[in-house]
Amino acid sequence: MEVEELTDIFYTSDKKGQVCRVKLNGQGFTLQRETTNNRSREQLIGLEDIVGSRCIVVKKDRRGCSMLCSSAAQNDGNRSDSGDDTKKKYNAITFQHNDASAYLYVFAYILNKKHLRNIIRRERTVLKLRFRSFDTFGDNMREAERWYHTVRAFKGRSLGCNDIDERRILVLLNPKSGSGKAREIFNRQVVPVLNEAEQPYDLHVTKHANYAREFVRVKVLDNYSGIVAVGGDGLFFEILNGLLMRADWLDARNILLGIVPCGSGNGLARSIAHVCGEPYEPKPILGATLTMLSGKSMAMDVVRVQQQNQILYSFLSVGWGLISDIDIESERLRSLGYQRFTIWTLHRLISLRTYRGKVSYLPKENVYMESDTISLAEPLPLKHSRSCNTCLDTMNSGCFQSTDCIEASKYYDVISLQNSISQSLKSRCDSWFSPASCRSTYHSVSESIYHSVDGGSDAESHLQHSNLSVHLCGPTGSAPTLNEPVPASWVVEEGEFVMVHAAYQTHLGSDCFFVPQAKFNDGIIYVVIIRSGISRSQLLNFLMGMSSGTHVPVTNNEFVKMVPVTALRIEPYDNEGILTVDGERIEFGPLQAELLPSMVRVMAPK
Ligand SMILES: Nc1ncnc2c1ncn2[C@@H]1O[C@H](COP(=O)(O)OP(=O)(O)OP(=O)(O)O)[C@@H](O)[C@H]1O
Repeated sequence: MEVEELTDIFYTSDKKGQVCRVKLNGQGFTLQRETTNNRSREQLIGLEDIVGSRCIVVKKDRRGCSMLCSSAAQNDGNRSDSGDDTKKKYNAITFQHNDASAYLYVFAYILNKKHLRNIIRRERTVLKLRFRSFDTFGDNMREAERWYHTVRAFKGRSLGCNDIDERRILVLLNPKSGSGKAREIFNRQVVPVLNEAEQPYDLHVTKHANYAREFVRVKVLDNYSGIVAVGGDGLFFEILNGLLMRADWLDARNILLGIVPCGSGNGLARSIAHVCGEPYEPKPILGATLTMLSGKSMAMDVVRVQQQNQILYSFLSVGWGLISDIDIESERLRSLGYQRFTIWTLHRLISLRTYRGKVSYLPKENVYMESDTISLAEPLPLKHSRSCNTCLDTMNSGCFQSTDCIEASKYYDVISLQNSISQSLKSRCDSWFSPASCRSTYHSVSESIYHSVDGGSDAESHLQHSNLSVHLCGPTGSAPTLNEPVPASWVVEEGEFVMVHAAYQTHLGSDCFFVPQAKFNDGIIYVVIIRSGISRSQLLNFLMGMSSGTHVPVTNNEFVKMVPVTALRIEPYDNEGILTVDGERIEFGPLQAELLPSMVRVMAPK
């Protein structure tokens, strides 16, 4: 059914009391203001920048101070309500006032360019519409609700459905990520925006390493539109592995995955923003939260990593040598945040190590290194894998279902807008667009659910005692197994290496622009090989160039090269060293990595 465009006349709150024609359609809100010389000025608040809207009523508290309360418009089917009925609906929030006006607040995050420093970022903007054409509050509120529902309908249409997806988002938060502020960041910066968008979510705080992986592996996911990691790449890695190790991974892989970057590296969040042309700094959390709400997604390649005793699924990188050493050994400086990498890089440059071994790879045919000539990969026909170890098969794989499964109850949010409200009242409430609103902040109370599983519960002990290295299910590729020799089509290099680092995203960390040409589903693993013999000054240049993406020479040379491949095998000759997958240390020994094109979907900005 067509959604009807709405238009109405409003008066601005400034002294001039200008007339403003407001139009709401599939484009968003068009604000047409008449200027003094009989010309009109038009401004568009684009639908894609709007996260949500709210019908608001003014109430007087017991001390007689004016306040605004909000209530999500409930049911458009009640349009024949009398004014009294409507008042009853708002009695639930101790409604008592003499003003018959109703308000619609529209929350948008608009791209803004700071001219001085040329920084582009999104700014919060609240469009406030006061409805007072009717004598009764009920009628005015019904009109505000009509606009509210129309905003939702247009937003739904823009995503190809009738209304906004009301399914919940499953949020997993690692309180130990980065410098340990994930919980605070989520409450202060993410929750207010989720509330504006009326996005329901269930929050689960991880209790220990591997918690998220097992949680996602067994959780009933039917009621969720997406899973979001509030943490670092390590937490996302756990979620990805939990998802692809599910018995129903073939369906589960379609759930959207997202990340709110609270870790110390944050390569994935930075790569998503980069590839989609969204600003990242200075507000990475806001950008990631808006990405959670956009309803957009893109396919992402996954790399299947095979070792003697385990299969892992990777989205970022596989590394051996210098960068992995820096990543893992600098853990002891974790409290310094991103600075830990810089300090340890200098340390490792001074005490440079080399590693002996063999690197084999299957070159990707016909790939030019120019980003815009890369064609996207065809997805592989998918096969199930099932491991021989059935230890986890005997567990009650639905252990979270009984203790922890959340009903998709109707979300009804109560939000206190006191700060922004007092600002709005200062500028009179019939403002339609106030620059001051860009600065308003508020705390909100959400009915979204916070969970942490009680210690000692079945689910908890199950998580702690399960053998998490066991691989049950998941996609396989077409490369030979690690025990078989590599085929003749593979290139084999043997010798002494400073580093072998394979990556498939643009950024390994927020400040590490490792593969400028990478795309999320280009079907390519980019392997950077640095051979022993490179001078320290060349290596310093390489490491310093990583922040701008200029570290790899345009043409491969004797010591440094980047090769696009679809599969890779690393066989160290020594018994000791550091191997990482997505920045997490794994068991040291031979490994094989194979690209699985477009295996999962990640949330993308608008
Ligand atoms: N509650 C927890 N206590 C301790 N460790 C945890 C907990 N939850 C998750 N972990 C582990 O912490 C490790 C690091 O987490 P995460 O990736 O979120 O942060 P980070 O390492 O600071 O960020 P990045 O990976 O971007 O550098 C992961 O390997 C994860 O398994």
